[in-house]
Amino acid sequence: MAISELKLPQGVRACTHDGAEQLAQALAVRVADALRQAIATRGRATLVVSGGRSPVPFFEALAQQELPWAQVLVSLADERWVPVNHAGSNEALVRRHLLRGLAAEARFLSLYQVAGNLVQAAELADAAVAELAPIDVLVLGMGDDGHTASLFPHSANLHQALQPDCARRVLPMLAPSEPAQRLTLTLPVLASARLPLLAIQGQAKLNILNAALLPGESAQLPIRAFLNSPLEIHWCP
Ligand SMILES: O=C(O)[C@H](O)[C@@H](O)[C@H](O)[C@H](O)COP(=O)(O)O
Repeated sequence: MAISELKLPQGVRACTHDGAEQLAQALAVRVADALRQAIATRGRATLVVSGGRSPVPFFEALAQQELPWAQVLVSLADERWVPVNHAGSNEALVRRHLLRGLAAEARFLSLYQVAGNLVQAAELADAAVAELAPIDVLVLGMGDDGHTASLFPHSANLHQALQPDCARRVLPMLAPSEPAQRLTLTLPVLASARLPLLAIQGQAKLNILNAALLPGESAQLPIRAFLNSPLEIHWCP
């Protein structure tokens, strides 16, 4: 299946790239242009990225883009509740691969909070990200189970997190894989993005996206919540 075969709702646009490196480069150029435009218009820009494994080449390509990085605030769509020196930390990934070179001047807003438990950490993170929305550029990823950010199918707080009027900016979430304790931005914050992007690779993720577009099958696929509004999907085989 090719992404052009999907029945995408109005407002959802798909871009196909030859491979992971081409996707990373094109996405970096797209994001950098949008950040420059935001800075030209409002004097500052907010970029929210995802963690996981696939964004590394994109982070490294973006770090080389020339723009007034000191005017950029960078944060995460979700975080694993582990300290920054833990191998699973998304913040560590961003610091290592994005906040370097030209991009080292950007300001980073942590989701991770030291607290007695995950629920308290989410409350602290909720207050910490008060200045985040509206987001200028959001780069989401998607797992093979249809999760995006740390919005996992069947997780206890999913319904609340996906309410368009959810009063919380950050909620605690339990993932089916380690590190299981997560902090995620909720739908209203993510949906505030002026430029929402979804970067995915491979046939399996395309199949999930296809399932998320089919009525009935889609109910338990959190990515579905992002397919009703403007979205630009970047995909490579
Ligand atoms: O912390 C995380 O794991 C993420 O933010 C998560 O939502 C990620 O985007 C997907 O799991 C896809 O990850 P990959 O793109 O590496 O497959």
